[in-house]
Amino acid sequence: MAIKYGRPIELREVSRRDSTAVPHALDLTVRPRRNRKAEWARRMVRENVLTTDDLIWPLFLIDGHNKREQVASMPGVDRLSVDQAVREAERAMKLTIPCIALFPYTDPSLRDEEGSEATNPDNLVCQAVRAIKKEFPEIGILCDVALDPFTSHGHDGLISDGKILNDETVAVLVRQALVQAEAGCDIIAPSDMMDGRVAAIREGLDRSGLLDVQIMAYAAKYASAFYGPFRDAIGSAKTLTGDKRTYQMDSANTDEALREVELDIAEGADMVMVKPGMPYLDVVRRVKDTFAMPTFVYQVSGEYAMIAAAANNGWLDGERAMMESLLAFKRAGADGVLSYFAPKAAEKLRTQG
Ligand SMILES: NCC(=O)CCC(=O)O
Ligand SMILES: [Mg+2]
Repeated sequence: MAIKYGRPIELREVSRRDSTAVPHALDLTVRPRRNRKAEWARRMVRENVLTTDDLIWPLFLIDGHNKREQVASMPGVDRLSVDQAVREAERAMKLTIPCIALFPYTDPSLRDEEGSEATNPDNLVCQAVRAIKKEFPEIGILCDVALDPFTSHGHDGLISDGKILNDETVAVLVRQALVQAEAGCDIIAPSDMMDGRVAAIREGLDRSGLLDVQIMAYAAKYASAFYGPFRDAIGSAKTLTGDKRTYQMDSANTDEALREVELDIAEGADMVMVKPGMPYLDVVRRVKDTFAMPTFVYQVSGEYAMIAAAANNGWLDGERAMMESLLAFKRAGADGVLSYFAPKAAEKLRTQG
């Protein structure tokens, strides 16, 4: 008997009825709707679940005290002074979100060509790491490694004659990773897409005795239009000159994503990431199937903004769209999601119980 999708094909041909108790009933042996007839039945056959363990919550930092500043293009997301970030870390803990990620808005006066503020051991990110770890050592903290929040030109690396320099940038990224790790960061997440940075950072961490600091590599990061609101949030939107296509990936490619991921694993990445999320679910699936590594996905600012804006206009049920978009990542094979929806989704998951 030929089997396809779990049923003998021949069974479909068999006519079982000459008469039926139900008028107009179709002669169907198989009725997939039976398994969807009630919530309890749907729960029994559900293949994928989202839990609060799947969430990483990115927070934006700003200088000052007791300050919260709305990010215009990300309704519901604020830039936070360090004391407020500590409060949100507490909220994350209470919501059982395992990890938060920190991104600084850097005042234009502190930005320069080289992104020097990135390696300042007392920069906003390091201050926040220390403050959060002091009060809540149990929460995981992820720090991004790249120069874009700190450079006057908004690029992730050093620039010369309009070219983003690879090897020179990597040397600076190692120093950036070290100041963050020394401040107490648990996961270093290079998002710069320079070649060879994972190996160099791993070596730098190990040499400093920071053997347990993990690396989550933004391994397949695409040059994407969906980062627009994030650049607003960190203050790079106005300053960015040109685009990032000489270092971030071409959105047409997926084989290349596998090569990038393979390299980062070989260089010592503990976890890998695909970014953005929803437009690249196929890449998430391929990466997970190919490498069976802890695989994360970043639901980026533009994905958040699309759902939030449509919901605010009454065009979408925002909560349902949020949960559906997050579950899609699990279905595609992701082990976790960086999402600005994290606290909202966690609240919903906890009330659902
Ligand atoms: N390196 C972190 C990002 O670039 C985030 C992008 C986004 O949320 O749009
Ligand atoms: Mg790479």
